Amino acid sequence: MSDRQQNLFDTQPPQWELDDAEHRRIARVVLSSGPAGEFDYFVPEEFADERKPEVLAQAGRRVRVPLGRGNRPVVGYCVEVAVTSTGGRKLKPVSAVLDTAPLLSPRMLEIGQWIAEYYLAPLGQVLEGILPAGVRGKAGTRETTLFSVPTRVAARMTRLDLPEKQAHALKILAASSKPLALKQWMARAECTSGPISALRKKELVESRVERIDTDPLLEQPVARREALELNPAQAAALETITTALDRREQSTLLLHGVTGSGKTEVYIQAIEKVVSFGRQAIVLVPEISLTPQTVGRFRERFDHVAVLHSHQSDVERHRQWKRIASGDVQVVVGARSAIFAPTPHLGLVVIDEEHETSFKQDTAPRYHAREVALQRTRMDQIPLVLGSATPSLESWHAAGRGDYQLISLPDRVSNLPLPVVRAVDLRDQEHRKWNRGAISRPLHQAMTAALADGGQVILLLNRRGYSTHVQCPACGFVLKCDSCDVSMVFHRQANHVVCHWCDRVEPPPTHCPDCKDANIRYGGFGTQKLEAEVRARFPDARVLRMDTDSMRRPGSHEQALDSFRNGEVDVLLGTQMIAKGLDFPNVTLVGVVNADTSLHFPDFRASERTFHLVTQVAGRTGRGSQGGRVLVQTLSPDHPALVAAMQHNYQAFAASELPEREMLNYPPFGRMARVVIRGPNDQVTLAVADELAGKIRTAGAGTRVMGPAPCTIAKLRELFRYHILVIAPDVAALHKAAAPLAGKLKLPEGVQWIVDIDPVDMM
Ligand SMILES: Nc1ncnc2c1ncn2[C@@H]1O[C@H](COP(=O)(O)OP(=O)(O)OP(=O)(O)O)[C@@H](O)[C@H]1O
Ligand SMILES: [Zn+2]
Repeated sequence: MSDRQQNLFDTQPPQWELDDAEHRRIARVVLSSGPAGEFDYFVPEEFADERKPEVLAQAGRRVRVPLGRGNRPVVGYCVEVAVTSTGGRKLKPVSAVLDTAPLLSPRMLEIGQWIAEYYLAPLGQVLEGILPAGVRGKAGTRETTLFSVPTRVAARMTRLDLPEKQAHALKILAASSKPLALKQWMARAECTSGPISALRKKELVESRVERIDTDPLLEQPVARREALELNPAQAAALETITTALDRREQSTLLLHGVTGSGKTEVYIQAIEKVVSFGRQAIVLVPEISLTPQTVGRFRERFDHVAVLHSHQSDVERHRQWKRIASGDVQVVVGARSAIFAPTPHLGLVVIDEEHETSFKQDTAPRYHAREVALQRTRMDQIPLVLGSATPSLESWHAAGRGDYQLISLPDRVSNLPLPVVRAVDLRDQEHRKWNRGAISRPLHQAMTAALADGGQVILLLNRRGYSTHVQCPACGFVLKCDSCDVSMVFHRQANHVVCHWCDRVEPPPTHCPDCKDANIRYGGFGTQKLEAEVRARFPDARVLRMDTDSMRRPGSHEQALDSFRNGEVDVLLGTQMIAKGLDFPNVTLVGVVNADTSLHFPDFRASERTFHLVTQVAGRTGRGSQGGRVLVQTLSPDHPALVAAMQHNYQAFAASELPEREMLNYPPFGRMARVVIRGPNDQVTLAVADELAGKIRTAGAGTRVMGPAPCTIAKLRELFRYHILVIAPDVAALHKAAAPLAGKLKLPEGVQWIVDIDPVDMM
């Protein structure tokens, strides 16, 4: 038993009391679904025998236990086992131990516990959420029975009177250095299963069940590459990180490096140091960046790299998980959930593009990988490196306060300049006269020039579909989804209108459903319409569109990026998935088709998102010797977030945005929780929301409670939605206000609520 488990039972009895009938071996269990809370069960002798590790009740393994009056069998995670007082309670026994070894290490249980407390989620649900399904289901393995000769039999083997075939089979098994599976044994002994069954009946052999891989993992060898020679800023950054590694205590380093400043090379050289100590590193990147290009950069430099992402099969994930747990892997590169990778001796965690919203999980448990990483590195006393050209204001503010150490890479590698960014003011009459399309005259001219010089062009438009709304000019009717309070979007290729929230699909209307006017208009620009416009304007250019509609097939994302890299595509256009992390030297022009789409979102982070997006997409150009330029089409060229993005001036952005946040005590100053209540009946849902808001107000003195108010998407999938925002000066106050949410709440039929701590999604 580990130290931790003993410590957790504060009633650990002195040795002489262990015989007392009141003292029992007790397993504390949390359920993976169903009622929250911890349940104690008594551990029968058969699951307490250290000599039978495959059925030992132990923290981190799953068990089957009887629940409730009907003793319904349910599955739960054992989180502690200790010999302790039953306190006079009558405990039910554990019915079965389901895992032959712990699925969760004591450290992972500790992290799970932290997540449960911080994000107000039941521990069982958290543990179920942090273990990949393939690991829980042991995908890609099967159970096999292994045979061996017990010592008591081996000692008297010569004296046994056995038929010849049985004697031979037994001799072969005794001579084997390892237990043998039935097939192996039969092959070596050159016998049928007959003699083996006879030996088993006579209890001359022992058997145990083990899991083996159905087919082993093969790693593709990759050509190795030498380390790059760091420029002085990179060398200084590396020096700071290695000093932090040598301190052997937790510290968080914020690596603020402009786009193309060579952050990845700094991470790699820091990890080389970690690996030289025999430790492992975890590198988190946004899912979308898990391209072969990114993964390849690590594979070229380390022998053993594991990749974890959500498109992997269960079998693949399980294999990677086991490889990591065995200590064979030096570097784990993965998306958000890779923060739970079971590295035995973690030495460093790196989060690249740390500002990305995809690091926050949008289903329960609603954790942010950055917060989890902070906890995990604290538990292990190791450094955490957060890298970005556009750090989140949370991280920037923490650095400003001195909680994080700031490292800067102010320039691009090889003295490449940052691209010149110019605004195209769409309010300008001249642009309006020029056309009704999405591409202004200056952007058209810049594209012509770039293509004529053999350069490549990236166009960003953060809206998919063809027309983003369908409206009747006669009566003003806007076509909305029947189930959701959002506009339907016209998709021309499929020739239907679709709800981007619930995927409802309908035929496109030919006249207004309300007033029957035949002039119904399809307005607003989506990526499909932009693609049509580009093809019409530049008939000779090879155009590729990248958005979630065109990238549905597995592997299509990589294929698209490959063809762009190989110069088979001249114009790459798409949603934000083209804005990030790509390193293509031949891109000489980036056009932001409409910078306003994200600027006026009803979300306190709208400016920050816009700043990130424009800065990041601008960073995709000028990465080669031909230089590069950026045009940003906007109706708000004077907006501080856009002005700062156009000047590549993160500090200016932070200086304009932080005071606004401070005034309202929004993050990063205050802490926020968002409670969403949804239900099939509008009035009932609102009444529940009102009641909850009242309870929260009572519980949290000193916190600001806003709402309930209808969510921006006031109806989604037939359910009405209200939200309550709680803003507190610190986490403790936030938790105090949210305390009513932790208890049992009696809710009317169909009404549900969720709580989101540090919310990112405000819709
Ligand atoms: N010291 C160096 N000398 C020469 N080239 C370098 C050096 N460091 C990095 N590079 C190259 O510079 C390019 C940009 O580096 P990298 O992609 O790491 O930048 P980044 O800071 O991560 O950019 P972004 O934030 O835009 O993703 C890469 O092609 C990389 O190989
Ligand atoms: Zn819908």
